Amino acid sequence: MIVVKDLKRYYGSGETAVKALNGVSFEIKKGEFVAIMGASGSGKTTLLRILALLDDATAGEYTIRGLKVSNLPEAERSYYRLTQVGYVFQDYALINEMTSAENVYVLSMMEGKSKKESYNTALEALEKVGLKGKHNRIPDELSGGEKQRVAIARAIAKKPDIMFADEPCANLDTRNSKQVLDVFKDLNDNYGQTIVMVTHEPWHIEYVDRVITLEDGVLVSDEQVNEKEANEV
Ligand SMILES: Nc1ncnc2c1ncn2[C@@H]1O[C@H](COP(=O)(O)OP(=O)(O)OP(=O)(O)O)[C@@H](O)[C@H]1O
Repeated sequence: MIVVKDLKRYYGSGETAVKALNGVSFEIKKGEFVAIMGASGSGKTTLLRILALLDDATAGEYTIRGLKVSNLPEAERSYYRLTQVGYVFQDYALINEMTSAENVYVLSMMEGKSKKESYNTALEALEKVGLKGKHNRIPDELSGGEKQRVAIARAIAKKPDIMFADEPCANLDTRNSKQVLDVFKDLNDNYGQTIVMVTHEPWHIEYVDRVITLEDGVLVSDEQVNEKEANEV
C-alpha cells in the first residue's frame, strides 16, 4: 500500500541544515498496524507528516497504492488528504461547540454528502469506537479517551485507505490509552484498517504488528512483532 524510497527531509540548508530524515526506505502492506518509534528528535513526527501528506520531503519517492503522491500537484494532494487519509492527533483537534456526531460528520458534509447520510455514517462510526449513545455530548462532557475516540470516529467515517496517528495517547492515562489502543486494534483486526502510529511507549508494542525504529533520521530497525498473513504491498 505504501512504498517509501530514500526519503529525506532537511530543515534549513547548508552546513546548519537539520537532517530530520536522512534516507529512509520501507514498505507498508494493506492491513498492517505499524508503530513508528525512536527517541525524541529521531524524526518520527517528520516522517508521519510526510506520509500523511501534511508536509513535503526534500528528496526521495513516496507512493500510495502505486500512485506517486510525492509528485502530485497540490490540488490533488489536498483532495487525497480530505478523502483517502485519516488523521488522529495527540490533542484530538475537536471543535468544542459541536457534539460528537457533528464533529464526525462535518468532514463528510464538506465532501458534499447530504446531512442525513453524513449523520448516519457518523452514528455508525461512533458505534464502532464504542461511543453509541454519546453522539449528543460536546467534548467538555467527555473523558480524554472518549474525545480521542471521537477523533478516531471522524477519521474512519470517510473510510480512509490509511489512518495515521501521531502519539494518540500522549495526553491520556493508562486506562484511557488502553481503550484507544483497543479501538485501533479492533479496526485493524476486524475491518482490515491500515494504521501507522507514532508512539514512544514500549507497552504499546503489544497492540501492533510491526515496529519501525528511527535514530537520528535513519531507520535502525524494522521488526515484525505479531505475525499476520501476507498481504499486498
Ligand atoms: N520545523 C522545523 N524546523 C527545524 N527543525 C525541525 C523542525 N521540525 C523538526 N525539526 C527537527 O528535526 C528533528 C526531528 O524532529 P521530529 O519532531 O520529527 O522528531 P520526533 O522523533 O517526532 O521527536 P519527539 O518524540 O520529541 O516528538 C529534530 O532535530 C527537530 O528539532
